[in-house]
Amino acid sequence: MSCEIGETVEVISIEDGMEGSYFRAQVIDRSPGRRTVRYQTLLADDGSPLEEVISVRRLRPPPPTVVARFHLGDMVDAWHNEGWWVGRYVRREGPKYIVYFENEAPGNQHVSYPKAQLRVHQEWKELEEGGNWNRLLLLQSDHPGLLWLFWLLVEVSSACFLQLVLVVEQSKYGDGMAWFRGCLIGKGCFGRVYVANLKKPKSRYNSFPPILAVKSAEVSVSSSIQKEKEVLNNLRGCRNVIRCFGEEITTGENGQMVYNLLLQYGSGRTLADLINKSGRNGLPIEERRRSEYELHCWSEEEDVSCFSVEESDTEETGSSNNPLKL
Ligand SMILES: Nc1ncnc2c1ncn2[C@@H]1O[C@H](COP(=O)(O)OP(=O)(O)OP(=O)(O)O)[C@@H](O)[C@H]1O
Repeated sequence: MSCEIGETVEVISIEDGMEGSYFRAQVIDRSPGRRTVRYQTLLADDGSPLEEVISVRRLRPPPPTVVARFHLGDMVDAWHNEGWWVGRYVRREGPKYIVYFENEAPGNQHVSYPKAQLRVHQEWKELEEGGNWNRLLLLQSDHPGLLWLFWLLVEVSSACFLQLVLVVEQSKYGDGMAWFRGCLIGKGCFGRVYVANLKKPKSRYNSFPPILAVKSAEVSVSSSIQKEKEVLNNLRGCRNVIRCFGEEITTGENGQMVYNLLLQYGSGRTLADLINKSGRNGLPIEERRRSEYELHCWSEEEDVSCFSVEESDTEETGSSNNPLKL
């Protein structure tokens, strides 16, 4: 793009902790290969709009507005701290959309946004003559025998040219007998967690819910999640604890054996998320009572000493349909 004086642009940040986010600005001066920009939302220390001289390679035009429904797994831009941050839509909680940020860029891995704060993620491809916007769409199909998930790279601007791109992240660990591996929703110390959808969600022989969370690791390093399965099996029937639907070995793209733990998909958040979100006053009292009861119940049944939970004199509160992942 030419980036003439007066043009509105988006600047990609390279600052620590803000990498990959976009901030809107206006070009106010130019020199070969560089532009001086004035940000629309970022302020300097004295409160005036921040100005910066940057390489033209960090600039792109503002993306065109695209009206579309978001699907689980779609890449989205979320409006956060005065800029646009790239993440993946992984869950819906009522009117809120939960976006997963792989590198915790906005300070947390999972953040919820109203739809108005999200836009379709598009990538700018610089060409000799101008450039093109590429849009990533997630395609889903129930047709067995076909690879279920593809990314469609749609060139939005010019002649609607389509190109299929395989999602490496999803295919890496392979699909199960009855389920397709969907997008990555989190990474822990012992494995990666994916959304999984049933191949035949309407079959009456299904023993799984239509959507699962699958925690996976190569068999050689899966002892911890195998242990987790034992613990979850012992807690079977315990309310508010994520259910385990068993285990399965899949074959990864390089022929590696992958251990998968099939879990109830937690539409709630983790206890850590809940505590972080509660701010300085901590958990609301009802949540605190419920959590104390859950942890207490866990420690009594399993003698899990790593949870140092005080005996709670609170009464058991009503059961929840949104299990917390502890
Ligand atoms: N059953 C589930 N349903 C929905 N999301 C889940 C589920 N299990 C895990 N996740 C998501 O995946 C992330 C990683 O989970 P995982 O259990 O691997 O690690 P962790 O509990 O965050 O940390 P650690 O590795 O220390 O146990 C979680 O933070 C959560 O956001």
